[in-house]
Amino acid sequence: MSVLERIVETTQKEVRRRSKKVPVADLERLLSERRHHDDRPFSEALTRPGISVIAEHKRASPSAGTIREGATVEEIVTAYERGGAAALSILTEGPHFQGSLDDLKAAQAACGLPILRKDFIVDRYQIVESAVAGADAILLIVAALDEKELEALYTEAYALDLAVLVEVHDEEELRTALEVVDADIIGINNRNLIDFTVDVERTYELLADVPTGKTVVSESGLHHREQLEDLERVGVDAVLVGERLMRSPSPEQALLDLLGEASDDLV
Ligand SMILES: O=P(O)(O)OC[C@@H](O)[C@@H](O)c1c[nH]c2ccccc12
Repeated sequence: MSVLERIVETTQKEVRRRSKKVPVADLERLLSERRHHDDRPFSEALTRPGISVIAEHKRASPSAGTIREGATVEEIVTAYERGGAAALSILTEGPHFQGSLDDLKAAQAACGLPILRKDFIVDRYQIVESAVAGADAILLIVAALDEKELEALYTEAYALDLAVLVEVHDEEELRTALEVVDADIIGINNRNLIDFTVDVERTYELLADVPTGKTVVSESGLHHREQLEDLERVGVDAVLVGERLMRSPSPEQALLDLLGEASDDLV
C-alpha cells in the first residue's frame, strides 16, 4: 500500500470518528450562522501581478519527519503576512503531518490572508468542516479520488463558496482535472506522492497542456528566488512553499528573500 493510500485510509477513519461526535447537521447549522464572514478572496490573491506565494504551515511530513517545533501558528502566519504572502496553506492532517483544524482557526484569527485547507479531502463532511473553520479554499488531490468523487466534492466546495485547488502530478491527472471538473485553479505538485521524489521540471512539462486562462500553482520543492523568477517567466501564477519557510529561523526573511524584496532594500 502506498503512503497516499495509507493516508487516505486513516483520513476516512478519522472522518467517521469526527462525524459521530459532531454530526454533519450540526456543522451545517453553524455554517448558516457563520455565512457572512469577511471576504478573503483566494483566487484573486493568486492572480495579482508578479508571482504570488502561498505560504504553508507544516510542522512535519511523512517524507521530512519533524520540520519545525516550538513555534506557534500565530507566530508563523503573522511572519508570512509581514513577509508578503498572498495566501496561507494550513496543513490540517493529524496522524502524518501533525496538523489540525484548530491550526486553521488560529491562523484565521491571527491574520487577514485567504486560507487554503491543506488536507486529504475525501468526504463531503470535511468540506462543511472547512467552511465552518473559516477556510477560503480547499485542496482536492486527483490521485486520491475517483472521477465521481472529484466531481461531487468539487461541486460541493463551490456550493459552499470555497475555491478549489485541484492537484495533479502527471498528464493523465491533468486531463482528469480539466475534463471532469474544468478546474480553474490547477496545482502541479512537483513531489510524487507515491515515492516522494521532487522534480520542479514537472511544472514545465505539464504547463504546456494547461489551457490559457487557468490559474497555475507550482507546488513543492521550491527554495530559491531564481526558481520563482523562472516560473514567473513561463506564466506560472503562484507557488506553494512549505519546508523552505518553516525551516528558516526567520520565516518572514525567508519569504522576503524568495520574493526578491530583501535585495531591493540593498540597492
Ligand atoms: O514543503 P514544500 O516542499 O515546499 O511543499 C509544500 C507543499 O507543496 C506540500 O506540502 C504538498 C503539496 N501537496 C500536498 C498534499 C498533501 C500534503 C502536502 C502537500
